[in-house]
Amino acid sequence: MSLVIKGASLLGEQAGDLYVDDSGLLVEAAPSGAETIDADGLVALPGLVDLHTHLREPGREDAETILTGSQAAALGGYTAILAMANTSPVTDTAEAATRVWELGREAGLVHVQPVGAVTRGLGGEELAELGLMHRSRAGVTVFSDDGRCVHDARVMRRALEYVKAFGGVVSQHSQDPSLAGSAACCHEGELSGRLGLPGWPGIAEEVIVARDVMLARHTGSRVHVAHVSTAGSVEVLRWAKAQGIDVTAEVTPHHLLLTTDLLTGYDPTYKVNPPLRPQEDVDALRGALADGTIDAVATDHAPHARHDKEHAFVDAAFGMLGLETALGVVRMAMPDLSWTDVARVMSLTPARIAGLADQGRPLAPGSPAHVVLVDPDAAITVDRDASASLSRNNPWHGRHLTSRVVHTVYAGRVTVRDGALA
Ligand SMILES: NC(=O)N[C@@H](CC(=O)O)C(=O)O
Ligand SMILES: [Zn+2]
Ligand SMILES: [Zn+2]
Repeated sequence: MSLVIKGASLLGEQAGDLYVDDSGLLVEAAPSGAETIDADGLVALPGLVDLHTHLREPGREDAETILTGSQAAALGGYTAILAMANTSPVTDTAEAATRVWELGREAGLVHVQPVGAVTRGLGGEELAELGLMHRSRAGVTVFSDDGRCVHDARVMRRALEYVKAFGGVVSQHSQDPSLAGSAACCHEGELSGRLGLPGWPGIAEEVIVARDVMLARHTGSRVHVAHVSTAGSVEVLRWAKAQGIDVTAEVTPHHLLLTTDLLTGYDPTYKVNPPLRPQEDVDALRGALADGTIDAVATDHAPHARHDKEHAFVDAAFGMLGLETALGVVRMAMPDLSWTDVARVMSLTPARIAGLADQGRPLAPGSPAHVVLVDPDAAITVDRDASASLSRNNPWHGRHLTSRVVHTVYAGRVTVRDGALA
């Protein structure tokens, strides 16, 4: 099926047509017999790439499957997502990684790239089958124990040395467990004291970020900092990048917009790891994303079933949905970002970090046709029940956003048409 995408404004600049041939590539001239998509007034961006998605398959298919997560991703304008390894069983073998990759292909809505665990069973002690996962059909290049921190410095050092051999990267969930243990459930500060909730101080993140950039320097390997949440981590990253250390970092949409004050109602929808922080941190994160200290936006889409989330705040699961709202939230948090910047932080750079050569490519002849078409001005009221996700832990429910995803094209196939799954 070939396509003519008519009159879209490319990266918010001049309007033009995009032509897609039946092999799924962008081409110079209109193919004959093509379907026409009227994109007048819409902004065309390269398909979005999410470095950090939790699908719950295998193990918790009641919360999300690879198919429903792929649907949510397509509706959010994504054409590739990295599926975190903290499933049950954990993605810590070549077989497990290949299975996720295959199920993603079967769903066929976005590229699903498995993230491999750093340690066996996320246990933090023995390295997982890093090399075998890399050499499998899934071609894993990003490794993470996300949900848990690789807290043992010796294990982290060995993981960095190991992945260096094939150009892999370790994505770290930075949380020193001796400073923020399993009871810690919200930002440690004046408010956590008042609410009587055990706090998770920013320093628990910052000491790991600082340690890991030094380990990256020492090993000459590459580290990626997942969901950066504090001004102190930004300072460390800025320093490390100035030294030429091979470090990249991501921030979530929710850490760019929501603050810890939301916790006064004890609503577990706002319970997330790392926790929502005060406004000073949010301001530092926005500045860092704008100036390139933080490289990418990643959703940390973390679906949870009702019976895991609807509990007293201290007992509820950590995490919130993000795939379907990410673009609108980023636009709201950072209205001064140009569309070129949005494409950089949500598509080009994440694709480069993950080593996905086919994704995050310029909208030019020869590139695979991964395209999202956005109505920049359309107003949306988020409804948690109008979601492809199987879960409902949506912190944006009832909020007004703009930048509606109208159409998504994955490898030349329309996956979303007029805001609905095609
Ligand atoms: N972000 C979260 O609050 N939860 C994530 C784990 C994680 O990203 O640390 C999850 O798997 O639910
Ligand atoms: Zn995490
Ligand atoms: Zn996560």
